[in-house]
Amino acid sequence: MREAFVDRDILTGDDEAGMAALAAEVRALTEAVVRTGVASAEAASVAAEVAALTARLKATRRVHPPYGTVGESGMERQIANPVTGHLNPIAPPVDFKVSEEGIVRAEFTLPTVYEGPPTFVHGGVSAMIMDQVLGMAAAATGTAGMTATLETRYRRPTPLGVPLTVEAKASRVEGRKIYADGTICGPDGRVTVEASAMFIAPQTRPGA
Ligand SMILES: CCCCCCCCCCCC(=O)SCCNC(=O)CCNC(=O)[C@H](O)C(C)(C)COP(=O)(O)OP(=O)(O)OC[C@H]1O[C@@H](n2cnc3c(N)ncnc32)[C@H](O)[C@@H]1OP(=O)(O)O
Repeated sequence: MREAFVDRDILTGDDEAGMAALAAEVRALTEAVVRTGVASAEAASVAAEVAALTARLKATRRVHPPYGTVGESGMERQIANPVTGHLNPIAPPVDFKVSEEGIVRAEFTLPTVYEGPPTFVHGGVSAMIMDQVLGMAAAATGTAGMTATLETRYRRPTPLGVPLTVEAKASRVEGRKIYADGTICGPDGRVTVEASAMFIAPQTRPGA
């Protein structure tokens, strides 16, 4: 387990940009798959081409997804993270900024691939984005942790295909516990999702 945290290839420059471009194309492919109206014979033909592409990528495999170079936080960036990772086709991706006051914020738009109720964002996707933003708000206190609790309150349906805003801030730190609160707002500024989470920092090991 510990191995997985440290044993990472680091991508830089053109290598990272090339992989991000690949992920962007696969993201576009995923959206095209859920919306295509092609006939089944054409779908089967495309599936065969995609299988051939998958085989090309699997020709060389890393043990774990790579990280990016050290960012503003001084930590290696998780470029394959499912929320923020530009290398991960399932990530929207959401580009968060952290203010000096520790407010983590992003504007983003979710396409159809994240649909839950018709024309609205799946609640689990909203929860995943909240987990990430709240975790980053906790980390902005100087202590990152694992999510221990995550409460989401769905106030209104969150629309797909329009600009959304997500924001979070840590409210307090009690020993190893860091508490944070946040919201997702629609384009009209009204809150669609509220969330609160508690993160627990890893226990400091003697001699670590
Ligand atoms: C820019 C860089 C960005 C970096 C920012 C990155 C952001 C990433 C955000 C995504 C984060 C995730 O999704 S993390 C993945 C989802 N989360 C997980 O898988 C966590 C799984 N759970 C665990 O690994 C563990 O249970 C922990 C680490 C949460 C806690 O284990 P532990 O460290 O052994 O805790 P332990 O000593 O027993 O307890 C310490 C205190 O916490 C309490 N406690 C322990 N667990 C819980 C709990 N689930 N809910 C409530 N309270 C709890 C105990 O009662 C105790 O209270 P007292 O007696 O002291 O009062």
